Amino acid sequence: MGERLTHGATPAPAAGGEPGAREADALPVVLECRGLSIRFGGLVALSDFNLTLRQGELVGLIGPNGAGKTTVFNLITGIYRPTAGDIRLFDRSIVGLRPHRITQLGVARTFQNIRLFGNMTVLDNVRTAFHSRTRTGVIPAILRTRGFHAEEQAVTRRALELLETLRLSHRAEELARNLPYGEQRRLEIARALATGPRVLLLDEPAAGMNPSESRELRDLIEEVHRRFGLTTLLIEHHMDVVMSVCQRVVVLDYGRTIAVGTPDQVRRNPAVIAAYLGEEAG
Ligand SMILES: Nc1ncnc2c1ncn2[C@@H]1O[C@H](COP(=O)(O)OP(=O)(O)OP(=O)(O)O)[C@@H](O)[C@H]1O
Repeated sequence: MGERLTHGATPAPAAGGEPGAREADALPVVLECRGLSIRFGGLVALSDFNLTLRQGELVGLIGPNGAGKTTVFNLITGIYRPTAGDIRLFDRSIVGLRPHRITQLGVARTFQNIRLFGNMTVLDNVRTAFHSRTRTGVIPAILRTRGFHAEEQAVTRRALELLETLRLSHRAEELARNLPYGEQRRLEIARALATGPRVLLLDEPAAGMNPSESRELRDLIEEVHRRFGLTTLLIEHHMDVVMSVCQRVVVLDYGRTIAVGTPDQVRRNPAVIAAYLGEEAG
């Protein structure tokens, strides 16, 4: 962990309450997980998980290794189907929908293990992500109609704008696989944004970054969040990133929610400290 969790005098918020959410209570609910559970054979990877994300919130999802964080993302994006519970996007259940349909409905994610088209240029990586939502079908693409060309130009223009936001314009024509690691992570975020999401799920975007890269990424996450007004759920082991950008933090341990609160509340929570100390000891 980049920054230590320290003991403090403030009483811990109870798990299940959402104290940090109060200010945002009036905003519309975008995504809701209700009583979400999943088991793999005998292992309960996630148990009775509840989360309400309101419009424009930036919420952190933290916990020791194997706590169930990526499982939450895999459930929300339709890669896994829950054993119990419901996931609602704009109050409509998305359980059982295919991942590409969930993307079309406005949920985008990045992956812990970067997934790019390494042999494509940086620009083409973003352009292909745009195509997951553009209207042009196969026939106009083959016939190269006027509408097809106009749409291609619009996609290229918007892809270049996104690259500029993610500070990757200078790499547009390079192959994705030749980018330094930190820039590949930023390209993943550009690809996620190109799908036109309402909800952005970031899975350890600062993984493997040095302190100055992770500081830069933190600023970028804040900028993207502000500029696009996206409801964002952030999994991150770099505590300095989570604690400085998130309005609210949910803490998992062994698939259970052990704390929910403001960054300050969770960093002082004895159960959270114990979970992380246990991880270090183990
Ligand atoms: N498809 C699967 N089959 C079997 N077990 C799985 C599967 N996916 C996840 N698990 C298990 O579920 C638990 C939670 O995994 P998950 O990847 O969600 O943890 P995490 O909190 O994201 O961990 P990390 O910080 O190490 O990425 C782990 O014990 C993991 O081995």
